[in-house]
Amino acid sequence: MENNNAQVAGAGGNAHTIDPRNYDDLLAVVASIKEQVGSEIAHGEIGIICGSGLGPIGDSVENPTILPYAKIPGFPVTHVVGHKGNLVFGTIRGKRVVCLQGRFHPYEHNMNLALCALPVRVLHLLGVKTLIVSNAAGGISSKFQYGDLMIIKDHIFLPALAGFSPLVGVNDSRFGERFVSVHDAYDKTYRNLATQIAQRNNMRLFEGVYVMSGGPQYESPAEVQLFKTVGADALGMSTCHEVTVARQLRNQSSRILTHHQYRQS
Ligand SMILES: O=P(O)(O)O[C@@H]1C[C@H](O)[C@@H](CO)O1
Ligand SMILES: Nc1nc2[nH]cnc2c(=O)[nH]1
Repeated sequence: MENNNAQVAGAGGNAHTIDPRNYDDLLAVVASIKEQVGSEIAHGEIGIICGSGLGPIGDSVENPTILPYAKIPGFPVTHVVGHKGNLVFGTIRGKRVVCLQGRFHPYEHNMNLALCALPVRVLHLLGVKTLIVSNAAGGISSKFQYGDLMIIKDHIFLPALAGFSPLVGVNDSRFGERFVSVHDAYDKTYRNLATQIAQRNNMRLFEGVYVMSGGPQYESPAEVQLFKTVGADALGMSTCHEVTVARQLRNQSSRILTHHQYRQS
């Protein structure tokens, strides 16, 4: 399997090696961010990961402070067109947000999923409690029309089912438990809120199941048929690794509730 460490040119061009599974290494990444933008600005309540074509969400942040990934020692770089590669700190409608303009896709980082999910752990250490993820995906539900929006209600995380989980390897328990439930990973309250807002604004919005493939090739017709048969609604190449890591972090503060929910289902 791939080396878990990230060798990245950091601020000032210094090569810097970090292990995305190591809590102390991520504390160092966070310390560098705070040093560069200031501790107060670096604090956020809501984290937003912008998918392909959704970078303009970051442009709508008010009073923005922008920190390019290239200036953060240990942060990976993004190569995907339309992913700018900036952390944007500021507010949206009075809420403190930290926006990632650019995410890391496993297919561009040798299937190193822990590295690709590193920003989620960084957001957690910056105080973020709510994570909004977005992506551009291929719709396969017969209900969908081109350009429709889908709220993810559950996922099929194909790489993880084949052993490529961001949680494989040494588990630093300061991030959470070894075994992580992903039941209820996509918050029902927020999903309902989004549906209500869409209805009020006459927008087409569906809930559905998202499949993450390893990519970068798109699916063959037979593969699309396979996923339709198992109940998938949309196909993409991202998101699930971030949600899984976020879920582990959330479990840190709700272990008993999570376990209880799991046993009930
Ligand atoms: O970051 P997202 O998931 O929006 O990127 C999309 C999905 C694939 O990674 C790539 C090809 O469609 O763009
Ligand atoms: N895996 C996958 N990702 C996509 N991103 C945009 N369209 C698609 C698609 O059809 N399949």
